[in-house]
Amino acid sequence: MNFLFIINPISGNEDKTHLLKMVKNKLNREHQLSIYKTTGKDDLHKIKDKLLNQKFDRVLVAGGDGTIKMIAEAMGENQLPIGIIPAGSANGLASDLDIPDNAKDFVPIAMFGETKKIDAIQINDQLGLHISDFGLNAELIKEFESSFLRGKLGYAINSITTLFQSKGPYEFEIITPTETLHKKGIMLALANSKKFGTGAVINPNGKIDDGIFEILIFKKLDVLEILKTLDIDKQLSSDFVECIPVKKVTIKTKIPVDFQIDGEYCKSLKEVNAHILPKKLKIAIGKQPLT
Ligand SMILES: Nc1ncnc2c1ncn2[C@@H]1O[C@H](COP(=O)(O)OP(=O)(O)OP(=O)(O)O)[C@@H](O)[C@H]1O
Repeated sequence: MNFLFIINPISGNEDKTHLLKMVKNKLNREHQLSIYKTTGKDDLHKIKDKLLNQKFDRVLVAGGDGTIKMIAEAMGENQLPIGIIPAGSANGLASDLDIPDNAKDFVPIAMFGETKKIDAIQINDQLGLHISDFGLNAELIKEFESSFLRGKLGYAINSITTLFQSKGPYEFEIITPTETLHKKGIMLALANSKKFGTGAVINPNGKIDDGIFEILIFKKLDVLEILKTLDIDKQLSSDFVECIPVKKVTIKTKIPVDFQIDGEYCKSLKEVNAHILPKKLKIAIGKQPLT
């Protein structure tokens, strides 16, 4: 097998040397390994070129959701199996796919595990694999990206200041193939799956391979309801969040509102066009085959 190993050196504020060593230890004479360390500058095009010029069987990714999203975009129509080596601040996608959090377990799955096909969402000219949103959470990510603090602690500290500075609620026009709705909320999410990497289950009905995604409109900041997201069995109040399952939608706002995709701040936007790409990606999640 010929592996391309993409390593994001800064994600999750974590040194990845031990992960590289673990991957190398699992190689035999029939395997080859190419390593690409991201720089944060033009990685998308450099990885695209690498994939065009060399034949790989699997791409391993040590990083967070932003790095996985970028690799899925680099692969375009020719999607190779992706082995996730969770090494981001929140690892939302890995947590949603129940990828173990112990390197001894996730490294062999990433390298040799069976793959499962998952949906992606085409969002304007980008791919969204996990959760994208307008409003409060995007404001938080904007603060986080400009802050020197990374990791889970960084998210926590930045959350507190952002909560007090948020410019919401916002007015959203939601245009689906069957109706046009007008809703007000502090945040509007496009969710391909159930939960954030923090463990907060915001979309209990979300399935990453069901050919649909959910629009979630969060109407107000409600601490009790936010605490309920930490327990998958607790039903969220419809006064707190409204859910609309769709395959396609256009969201418009009157003023530009901060928007993020999979933890990557985009910019403030007034319009987003999104549609589902069923079974777009192949992710290694299964047990390591006994070969
Ligand atoms: N060498 C580098 N120096 C600075 N920034 C980098 C470098 N390599 C990648 N990046 C940036 O890292 C971001 C992607 O980080 P990623 O989402 O993988 O990790 P994270 O934010 O720590 O984790 P998570 O998304 O799980 O919260 C991109 O914005 C990318 O531009």
